[in-house]
Amino acid sequence: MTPTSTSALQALDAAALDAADPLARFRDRFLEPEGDPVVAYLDGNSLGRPLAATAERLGEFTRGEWGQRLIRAWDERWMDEPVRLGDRLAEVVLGAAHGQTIVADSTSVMIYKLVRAALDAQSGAGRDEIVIDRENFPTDRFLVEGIAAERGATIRWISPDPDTGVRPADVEAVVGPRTAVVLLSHVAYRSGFIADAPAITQAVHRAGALVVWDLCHSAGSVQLELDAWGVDLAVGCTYKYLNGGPGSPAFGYVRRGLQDRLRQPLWGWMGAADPFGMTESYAPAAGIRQFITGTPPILAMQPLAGMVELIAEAGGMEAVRAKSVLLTEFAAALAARDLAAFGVELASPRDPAERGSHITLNHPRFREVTAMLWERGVIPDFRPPHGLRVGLSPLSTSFAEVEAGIAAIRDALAELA
Ligand SMILES: Cc1ncc(COP(=O)(O)O)c(C=O)c1O
Ligand SMILES: Nc1c(O)cccc1C(=O)C[C@H](N)C(=O)O
Repeated sequence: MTPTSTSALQALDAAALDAADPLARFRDRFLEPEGDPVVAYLDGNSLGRPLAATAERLGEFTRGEWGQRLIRAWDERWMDEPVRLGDRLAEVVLGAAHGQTIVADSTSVMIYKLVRAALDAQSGAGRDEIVIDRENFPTDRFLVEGIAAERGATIRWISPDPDTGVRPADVEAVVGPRTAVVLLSHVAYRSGFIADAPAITQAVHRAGALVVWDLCHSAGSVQLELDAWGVDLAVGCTYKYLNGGPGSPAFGYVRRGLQDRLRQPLWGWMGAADPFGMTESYAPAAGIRQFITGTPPILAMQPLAGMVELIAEAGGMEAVRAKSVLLTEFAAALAARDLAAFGVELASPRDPAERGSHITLNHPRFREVTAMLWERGVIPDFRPPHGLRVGLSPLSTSFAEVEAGIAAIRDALAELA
């Protein structure tokens, strides 16, 4: 934090924070809604805003690679795209070397593939337990329930403090000789808590198990060092802080040393050794490609490809994270000043080092408040029972927007009081 930003933060001065923000110029790269004005977009942690270049890029792709090259583009470029884009994402965002990341499927499908692959690889060693926490995102919990039912595995539940999240000691308390795999979110979708991924990964490894990290709320918001942390497997979505667009494909990371040991359960032709050999039965491709199943969504990868380059241009994840910390600090400080009198409580860690790029505020009337705010062009989201999430996307959110958003929450609460 520069001295100017520190004093602007202390003074809660949005204009000064924006003026001192080295990333402010990137806001113009995002499409501004026309007609129906958006006063404050505070939901980039659910769906990131589109880059203006995305509209151009999709048009060019349609007219060029797709329109001109037609089916030939598969041989010329598209077959390699899931790995090529995965490698670039790994470089700029994930802290991972090449050859370990693909872009494919939805997050849910990728979680299924990786968790089941990890469980199956461990079952010969008498390991039949999957560890997950009760605060994890529903799709993660549901998938684990399904996999456990399908494979006859047992679920060991962690019950963390909902306002923070899973700590290394929580994991150490449940892992043991029967643990096959542990599935956790790195940044918790509700509280925004950042789990200590290096320490937890080590704890899981000491127990002889594998870890799968869900990076949906981390990718593009916090610094990641998957290789250095010794992570086994990871998945994440690309439509939040990576601005890939609604339903853009997920990414999956499989540590190189595990790639030959694991066999994912959805055997499709695009993950086979010889897709166009039309072979009689399945033999997996070498390396990370075997984790692909069907035809990769090339069109839907285009916005993500542009956003990864924008992050690189902005100075990488260190610069993005520095702004994210300032944004959440500012939002939390404004909430303490302006909303506490209405009984609003922070349901996220107070320490920015333990927090991703959103904060959750609790109040019994936040369901109604969120509906009022959406009408007024202020867009956070609501997560039951009474959490209002303020998601701050470092490259597209200004401090003035945060200020306008918190003021609108205050006004709505005052009207309801
Ligand atoms: C932690 C987490 N995992 C998974 C998902 C979503 O998975 P999918 O893209 O398959 O809907 C989300 C958000 O929707 C999420 O926050
Ligand atoms: N994936 C979403 C969707 O398809 C519709 C609405 C919201 C979402 C989300 O991303 C929710 C988000 N993962 C969450 O943390 O709640």
